[in-house]
Amino acid sequence: MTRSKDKRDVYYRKAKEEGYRARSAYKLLQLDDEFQIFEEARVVVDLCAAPGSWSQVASQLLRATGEVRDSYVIAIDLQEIAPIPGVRTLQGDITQEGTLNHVLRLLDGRKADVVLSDGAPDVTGLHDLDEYVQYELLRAALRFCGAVLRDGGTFVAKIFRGYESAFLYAQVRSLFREVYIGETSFEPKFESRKALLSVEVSI
Ligand SMILES: C[S@@+](CC[C@H](N)C(=O)[O-])C[C@H]1O[C@@H](n2cnc3c(N)ncnc32)[C@H](O)[C@@H]1O
Repeated sequence: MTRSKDKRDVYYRKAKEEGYRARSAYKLLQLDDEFQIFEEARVVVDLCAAPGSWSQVASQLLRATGEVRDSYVIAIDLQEIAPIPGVRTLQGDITQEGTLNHVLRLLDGRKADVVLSDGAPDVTGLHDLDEYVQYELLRAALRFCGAVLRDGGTFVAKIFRGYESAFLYAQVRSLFREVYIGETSFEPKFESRKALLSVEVSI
């Protein structure tokens, strides 16, 4: 067994024991430890959220630090998401305008402090197609940021390293004041918002 498989198994077991729906919960917890993403946050929009471990983490951290009455997560996915306390779930395709409009209605004039996007396409094995879909998911997430993320808010996204990576970074960097990729930090850009990109190895 490889070391990385070993590590995945450890997090898989830990997630089961601690009641998280996926081991990716720990990725978000680690990012929050480093960047205090949810400090003073009230509203979180979690894109591509099923089965819901990022929403579980977000909801717990909002409840731990915020005014519970005012705090909530809106979680969207193509697949149905089983109920999570403090989370409003929505089944929809984030690339569709109607889904964004639905989220805007749920927000009812409020802005999100944090937008999370852990989208992953159903991998077909056709590399170019997979990368294209991945790219479309990030573009859709950026559209959400433009419409719902407050000034000064934070965007957290998973992206896969591939042909389009450099272009994706460039797009994100042109929209956010600070962009962190893995452990790398770039110079501030013209917007006041912050983006954290968690880069995964190839699709
Ligand atoms: C890695 S999983 C997300 C895991 C989640 N963050 C968690 O912690 O439980 C990727 C998700 O992206 C969703 N997805 C892919 N394309 C989508 C789209 N166009 N609209 C909404 N969700 C999408 C998939 O249905 C899948 O549930």
